[in-house]
Amino acid sequence: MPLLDAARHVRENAYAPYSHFKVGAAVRGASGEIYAGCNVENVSYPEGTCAEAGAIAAMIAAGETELTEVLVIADAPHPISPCGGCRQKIAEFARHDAKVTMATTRGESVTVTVGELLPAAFDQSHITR
Ligand SMILES: O=c1ccn([C@H]2C[C@H](O)[C@@H](CO)O2)c(=O)[nH]1
Ligand SMILES: [Zn+2]
Repeated sequence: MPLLDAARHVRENAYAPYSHFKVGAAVRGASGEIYAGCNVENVSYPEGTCAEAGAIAAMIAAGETELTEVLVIADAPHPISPCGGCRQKIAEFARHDAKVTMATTRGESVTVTVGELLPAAFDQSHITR
């Protein structure tokens, strides 16, 4: 499973000296290419960034603007769920039916859609006059 492998692998590079909670994320661009990111914390705590944000930034930097799948993984008692800000970031680049898999390093996973994660999202239709 390439998405899972990419997320597991990048998670090892997570910089999480404050929370000690390492997260890895991988997104599949519409081209099929996979982009990975990890959380990057900061001594100024609010400046830390989530793994999902890193993966999306890598996709955009590579010139892709649509993602078809997301996977996020952490060592947690049950699958972690992207934070509210990351849900909005994912929704910017995904269809409502794109799949988001939340996994643990212990082998548990849950898959939902972007629409289920962020129902009634604020989107571009709201700013179109
Ligand atoms: O979906 C998530 C949830 C949390 N974190 C990070 C933020 C912070 O560095 C650490 C603890 O919240 O985990 C992510 O990267 N992705
Ligand atoms: Zn987040």
